[in-house]
Amino acid sequence: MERLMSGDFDVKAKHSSEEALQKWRKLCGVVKNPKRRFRFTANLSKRYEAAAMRKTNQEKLRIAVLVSKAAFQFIQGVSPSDYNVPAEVKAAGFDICADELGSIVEGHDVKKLKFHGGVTGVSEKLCTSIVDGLTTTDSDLLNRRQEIYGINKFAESQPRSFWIFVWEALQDMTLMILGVCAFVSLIVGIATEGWLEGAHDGIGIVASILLVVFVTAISDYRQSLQFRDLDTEKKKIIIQVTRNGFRQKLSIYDLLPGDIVHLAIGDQVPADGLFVSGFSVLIDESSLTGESEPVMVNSENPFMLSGTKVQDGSCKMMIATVGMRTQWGKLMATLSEGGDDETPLQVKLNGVATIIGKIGLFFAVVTFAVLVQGLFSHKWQAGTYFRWSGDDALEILEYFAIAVTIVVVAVPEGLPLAVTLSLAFAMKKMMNDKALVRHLAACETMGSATTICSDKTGTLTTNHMTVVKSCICMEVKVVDQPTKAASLVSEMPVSAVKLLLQSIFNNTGGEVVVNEDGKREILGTPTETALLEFGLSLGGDFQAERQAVKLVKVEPFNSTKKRMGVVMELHEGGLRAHTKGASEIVLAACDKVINSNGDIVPLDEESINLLKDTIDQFANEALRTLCIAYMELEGGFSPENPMPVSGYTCIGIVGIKDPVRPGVKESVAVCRSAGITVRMVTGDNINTAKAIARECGILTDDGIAIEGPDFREKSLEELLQLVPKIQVMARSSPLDKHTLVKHLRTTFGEVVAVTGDGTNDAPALHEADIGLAMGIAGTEVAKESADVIILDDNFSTIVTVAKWGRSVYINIQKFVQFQLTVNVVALIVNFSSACLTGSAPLTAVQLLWVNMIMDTLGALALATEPPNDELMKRSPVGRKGNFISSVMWRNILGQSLYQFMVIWHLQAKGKALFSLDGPDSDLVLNTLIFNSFVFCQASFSTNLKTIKLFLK
Ligand SMILES: Nc1ncnc2c1ncn2[C@@H]1O[C@H](COP(=O)(O)OP(=O)(O)OP(=O)(O)O)[C@@H](O)[C@H]1O
Ligand SMILES: [Ca+2]
Repeated sequence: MERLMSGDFDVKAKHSSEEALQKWRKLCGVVKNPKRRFRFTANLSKRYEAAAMRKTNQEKLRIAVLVSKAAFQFIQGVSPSDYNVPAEVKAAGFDICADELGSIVEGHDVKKLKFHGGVTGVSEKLCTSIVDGLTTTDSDLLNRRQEIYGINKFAESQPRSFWIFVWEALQDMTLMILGVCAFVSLIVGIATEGWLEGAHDGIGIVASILLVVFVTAISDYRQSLQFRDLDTEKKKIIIQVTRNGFRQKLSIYDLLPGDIVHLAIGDQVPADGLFVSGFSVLIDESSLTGESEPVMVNSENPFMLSGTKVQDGSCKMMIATVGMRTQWGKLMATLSEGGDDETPLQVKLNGVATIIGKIGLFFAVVTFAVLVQGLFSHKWQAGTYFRWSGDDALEILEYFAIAVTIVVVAVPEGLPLAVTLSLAFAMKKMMNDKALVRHLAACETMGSATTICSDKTGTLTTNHMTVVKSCICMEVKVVDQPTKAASLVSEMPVSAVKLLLQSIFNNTGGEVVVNEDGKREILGTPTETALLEFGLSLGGDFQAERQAVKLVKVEPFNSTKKRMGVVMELHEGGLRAHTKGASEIVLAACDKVINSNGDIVPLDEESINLLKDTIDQFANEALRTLCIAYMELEGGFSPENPMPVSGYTCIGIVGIKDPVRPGVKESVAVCRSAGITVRMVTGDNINTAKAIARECGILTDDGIAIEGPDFREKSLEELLQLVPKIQVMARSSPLDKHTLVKHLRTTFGEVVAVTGDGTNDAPALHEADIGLAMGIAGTEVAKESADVIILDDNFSTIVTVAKWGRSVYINIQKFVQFQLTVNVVALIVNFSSACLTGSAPLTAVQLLWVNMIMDTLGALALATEPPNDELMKRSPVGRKGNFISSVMWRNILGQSLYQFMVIWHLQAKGKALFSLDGPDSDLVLNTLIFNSFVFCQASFSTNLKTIKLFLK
């Protein structure tokens, strides 16, 4: 069975090819009600449409770039374009219309841009300022802006009404056949036995059809609403903008043309716009065009398209066109039908349903033949072979109905539905537990996870960083309070303080701003804010430091380089470079150091050792260390060149504290008892990582901690030995993480969950069986590669996800047992008694009832059981575990046998047992049998709720 279940379908939990999905659907297409089965799955034709759109986008863009390049050559002679501002735009107070803006950005039209006075010119025509952003005090202007240019939302398909779901539920082959049966039975019944007396059966069937239809429709409808909610939740993105001169956070839906947006590595460009200022911006346009080569964006090529991603660098952008006017908007509208790929369990259970359906069909035909044959032989004996009455016709109709109902009951239509139901239920509950599921399949995969590769920063730690120790000018100081920081300044040489503050405030990706309430606010990553805070407590002034110099180049931080740097032009003349980053790396680039007298001395053996010891000492106290250095650029510097990589003078080292989150230790222990190995993969220093890992209980005495560069050097044989024991990997590059995950998955057959926040975690998240991205610290790129978003960035939430995953898996297993048992019993009882006695104890209406109870209510009851703590006390299923375990087979067969015996006994001996006789005895007995059948199922299903599915 297990083999049959997996079938030839190549549908995986993640990244199934479109062909595989298509092929699978074709295979299942011949089964009952394909339409209903694929209700909540992805609309493949829309996907093809979107892929085609990407292709045309790519072509369009290529041509636009070529044309604008050609135009660029003749730019001197800009012919005055014949652009006329439409009257209504003019009346609203603007000087450029949305179509013109669209043609500039989408067409990469340098000529037109030049004609409108460049980015500054366009900003004036849009009544905005590239420094202060939009002014929102004038609400009238804001409204007009919306009217003229639209809002940044995409057209969504209309929510489907309840009646559509009713209509869909009605399109069930078997229900339709039964409907016809009911109709005929009503007509024949009323014709032969008169109204009411003869209408019994017909009305009964109609009522149960209606009930089935409504229960299904209600449950489908509620599910569709829930998927919709989750969909909107998925799309909620907050971005930083400058409005009224203040930097603030805003939902991308509220963006308007003219807004100044701040973008950093990992962000998604929220609308079409023009580059204002920034450094080393690389844009990945693949989501829009399918083109994988990143594009450099700068003042020469200032066009930024909605939906593309910032791969490197940071910049300010002015929004030009929004929402449905952008290509991205059109693409999104195509894909807005949503839907998810089939999950492996759905595929498996669809396979089961198909097989059993065929068996059921066979039995149904045989049963019908046997029953009809019985009638014939009966008539033969009675000698009424050639006389046919309405009653006989009714009889045959009844047989036919029984045959149809056997098919209805035999096809475990509820199985794939139960999976969807159970997953959707878990999804909703997980949302309450702060985990947003992006792909349904993740819920079920998470249940079998055997390894979690966790980030350190932000996941295991709180991500609230403060500088607590420093070693400036070779002197170690504790600076965990502002007063201590202030005294540090008085003890330090003046020149060193000056350099330090200049470095902290200029060589940063963060910013100190005053918000609209007049309060000081520090923006940036936690590491940056910690440093800025430190700078402020030393008495520094952000704005003053910023104005004192002019930045000529910024190389923003990324996890591969693990450092950042700036080159600045000093007011007094001369160029200076500042760098900061992972201490070992930056220290290795230094050959001088500032000593305690403020003199610059060569970095000799002794001072190197002293600094290295300091780094180790800080790291062993679980502090994140950062080295700060600078260098005078006497030979000049051209912004096109990369920053120098050596010859720096070390200013000092800071130790940043990032405490472990409360509850992490307990969660790690839970994982351990659940057979899930937790490994830490971090970009931080190995000693810091080890110290934190020990604190969380991840690193044990027999575990290994390794640095990324070492890991990379290992041969394949060494890795085979090493990988299972690795508990901490420090100073890892994004590729190391990817390699580790790949080995764990392929070589060791583990089911791996990976957490990540950065852009560079994307490959590992993609490779993992379940990618978990951080909701708060995570970048858009990481979130998009993930299957689940951990909204509170907390490791404990990951454990909750695992728990829910297990509960989904077990609930579905229980439901499968239940349904298979009911199917087997219903099938055998009807078939055997039809063969042996020539009549069926369970009538069509009764079978329909049972079917409804099984399919809908049974699924609701069993598939929505919440998890308990017991779940986390046994080992995970892993990759190899059979879905239908041997214990389950035992349960199914045992139960079927028992139920069959009970019913058979009633059938054979029932009349004697309950001393039934008289004209109604058959009817009473059948009712008895039916009720026993139902009670058997009911008690079995309650049993299942507590039953153990695994042998210890
Ligand atoms: N803004 C920054 N500027 C300069 N250096 C930084 C900055 N942020 C972090 N670093 C340095 O880079 C190192 C690694 O950072 P990276 O982003 O790779 O790891 P992380 O994501 O912070 O850690 P984890 O992988 O555990 O989440 C840090 O240990 C720190 O020394
Ligand atoms: Ca990270």
